[in-house]
Amino acid sequence: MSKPMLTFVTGNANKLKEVRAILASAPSFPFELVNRDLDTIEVQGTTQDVARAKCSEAAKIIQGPVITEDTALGFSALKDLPGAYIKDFLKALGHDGLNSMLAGFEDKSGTALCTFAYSSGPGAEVLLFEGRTAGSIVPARGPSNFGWDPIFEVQGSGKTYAEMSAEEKNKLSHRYKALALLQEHLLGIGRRSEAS
Ligand SMILES: O=c1[nH]c(=O)c2ncn([C@@H]3O[C@H](COP(=O)(O)OP(=O)(O)OP(=O)(O)O)[C@@H](O)[C@H]3O)c2[nH]1
Ligand SMILES: [Mg+2]
Repeated sequence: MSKPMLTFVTGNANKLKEVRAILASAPSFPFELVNRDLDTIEVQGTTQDVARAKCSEAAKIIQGPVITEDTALGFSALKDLPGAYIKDFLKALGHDGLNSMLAGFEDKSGTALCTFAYSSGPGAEVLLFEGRTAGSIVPARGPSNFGWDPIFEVQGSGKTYAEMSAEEKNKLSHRYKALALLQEHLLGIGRRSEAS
């Protein structure tokens, strides 16, 4: 029997690549993942508010089951800001500017937070799955292929995300941890629909 379709609504090619790579080495995923790049509204608010609003809008547009993903980078010295607004901060300030924001603080620690949101269809409750990885903000090291990867040194590893291979990052990243929780939930749905 063919697997039901699940649409991952994202315009970020790097996110999609990592999600596909993580799923490829996971226990059999009960959905066929397809991608749509939709320009959804990103509201202001907590990371959870942002994730819920984006996913419920995506489900309305797709008219079916969807997942969306939001990534935040919080600086401890700034009470977890820029958080959900990291995309605009990165675009405006670049890696050096993000480092400069912490120049007046001894504490350079931060947290990468990934929030996957799942909706089974328009109007359905949105479920959230969060993954966090602790680290610190450092002057850029490693290739600049993906966002703020070069300035986020993972706690205890001595490496920035950018200095890690894809396999290394995908075993400990914020995205990996959130996706593991989402997968557990979706595998449960898959088992229940097989049993009925
Ligand atoms: O170095 C990084 N390592 C990562 O693992 C990572 N994940 C996301 N990002 C960046 O953080 C912002 C999130 O914004 P964001 O969640 O709204 O994403 P987006 O707008 O690019 O895509 P989407 O909303 O269509 O899914 C964007 O600038 C992303 O490029 C990352 N940077
Ligand atoms: Mg976005």
